[in-house]
Amino acid sequence: DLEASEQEGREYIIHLDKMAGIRKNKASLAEWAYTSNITEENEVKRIQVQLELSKQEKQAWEETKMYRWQDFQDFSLRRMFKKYSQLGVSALPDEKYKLLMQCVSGMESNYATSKICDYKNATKCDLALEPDITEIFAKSQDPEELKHAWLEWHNTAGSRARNNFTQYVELDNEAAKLNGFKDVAEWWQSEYEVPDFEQQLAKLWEDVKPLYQQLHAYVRKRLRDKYGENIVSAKGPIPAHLLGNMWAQTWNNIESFTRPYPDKKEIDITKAMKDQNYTPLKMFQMSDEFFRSLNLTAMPEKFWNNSIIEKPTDREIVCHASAWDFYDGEDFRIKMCTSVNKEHLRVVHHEMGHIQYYLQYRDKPVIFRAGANPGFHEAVGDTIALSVSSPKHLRRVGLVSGDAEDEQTEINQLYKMGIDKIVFLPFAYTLDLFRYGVFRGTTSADDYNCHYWRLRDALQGVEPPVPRSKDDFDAAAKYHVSADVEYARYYVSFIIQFQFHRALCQLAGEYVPEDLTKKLVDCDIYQSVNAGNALSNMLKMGSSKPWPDAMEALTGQRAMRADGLLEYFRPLHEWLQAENQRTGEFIGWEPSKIQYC
Ligand SMILES: C=C(C[SeH])C(=O)N1CCC[C@H]1C(=O)O
Ligand SMILES: [Zn+2]
Repeated sequence: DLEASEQEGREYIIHLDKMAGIRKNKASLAEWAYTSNITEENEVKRIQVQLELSKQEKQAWEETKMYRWQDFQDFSLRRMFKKYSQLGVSALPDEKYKLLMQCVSGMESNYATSKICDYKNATKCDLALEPDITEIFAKSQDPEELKHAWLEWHNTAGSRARNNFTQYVELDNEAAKLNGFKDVAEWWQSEYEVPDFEQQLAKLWEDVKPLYQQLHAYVRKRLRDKYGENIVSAKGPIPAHLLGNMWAQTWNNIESFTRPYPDKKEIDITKAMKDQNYTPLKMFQMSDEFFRSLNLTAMPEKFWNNSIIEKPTDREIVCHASAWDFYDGEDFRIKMCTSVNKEHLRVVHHEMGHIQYYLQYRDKPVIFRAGANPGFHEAVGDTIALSVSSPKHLRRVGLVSGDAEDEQTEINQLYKMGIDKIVFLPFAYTLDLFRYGVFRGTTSADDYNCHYWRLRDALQGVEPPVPRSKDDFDAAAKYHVSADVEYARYYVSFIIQFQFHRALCQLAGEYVPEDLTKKLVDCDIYQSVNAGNALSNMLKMGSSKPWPDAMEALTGQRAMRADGLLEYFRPLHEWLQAENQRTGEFIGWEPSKIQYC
């Protein structure tokens, strides 16, 4: 009868979950071995292990299908069966599975090992993305040098991934269909468990776009003042290589010469970190201390022993920062080629947020050891970093000295946060709008580059520094495209982290609406056990409940909404509108005149 079979089902799934944990541990170890030492041998081993494990998954899946779990009474048991009923890429026949793994591995190692030649010394061709090219974008204000680095990187890391990418799209779409989806776009969106996910993304963009357009107009004016109107036009998109970042996804490196009140004391965190002999280890210890101050969990011994936090000199590794769960409840690691600067201080907190989430849900069944949705996992560390980057906290830890805030300093502070958080949204939105079109087949391989730039022109208001052709493939010059990592998670994160931050600040007594002595921009939840406990309760849920339940547990809201972000940046929005009015700057942009289709 139903009772017996539900009890049988429970015993079965508990055993299956234990086996799955062992499989995921093996897969993570093989993946780690390869990405922390990129060699042919380790690539072969990794694919061999993945293939072996996919066979075991397929076998287990055949048995799982036999249970009539849809009729079970227990919500969690039904949810576990539902998740285990989705096989994933292992649904592909062995040969195609292996081919897909080789395509992604090929793109990822091309990205990780790509080097370019120096602008001034054409015989020096060993510049890597981290730290060399990243440093050029952070420091150089020579448009020609920036154009050179941009072009060399896009031609090396992007174009060379094109064949692998085309085959990956075909094979991944086949896997999607074997899992009952129309294509990978539908598969990726199913992770968010809402029927109108794409419409929600569009609505959020409509809410934030006016603020972005004001910020875009202001920055374009400041860049035109600096570089002249032959390089930065009055009404067109902004050339992508002038924004301090290879992908123009964060503009924090141009803050020093574009901030609203330049005569206000410069808060140069990077300089302060260097002056105080910060090391990568100290950055991680600082972050660990912040989480502990909230009564959250300390990093375990294995974390400090097994993590790689500096770029090795004796081998090639995947430098793109990542946080790892080895699904055994004690082995958690970060791999990151850490530089001592303000941007990496934020990335360290971002990665430590992933580890804290792993620690908080480590007693859950393996299948529930994931974010409430992928955006939640990306938002934890950034939410903590919103407190860390407040002037109040930076003074607390001695990275900023002295004076209290005044109106102009506050605008400078909001501007610094805005060129990191607001400008990221159209970048993230376009990256997956582009890939949705690719997976749906509405963008053919011939049109890849044209559609990529048409979206970036229309939504982000940036253009390539030089003409592009259909033989280029600029999208793959971004890690996540070469590494098959979905990106809407970051778009979601940059929205919901302000909902989390606002709720935590209220719980910490740091933010009281309408109380000018308790402003959101000054909030620092450091040492607030009250806030930490609420965060911990949400994180412990993992993916055991639909994400609106997790969102409600922490914020009282059941939807992702832009109101947290818009409230945080309201004073900046008002300032930008007045400033753009004063200078008469054109708001928005006309289509690019650069030939990219
Ligand atoms: C730091 C990570 C690893 Se999950 C990352 O990829 N991030 C963090 C924010 C945006 C995105 C990026 O670098 O493109
Ligand atoms: Zn992340």
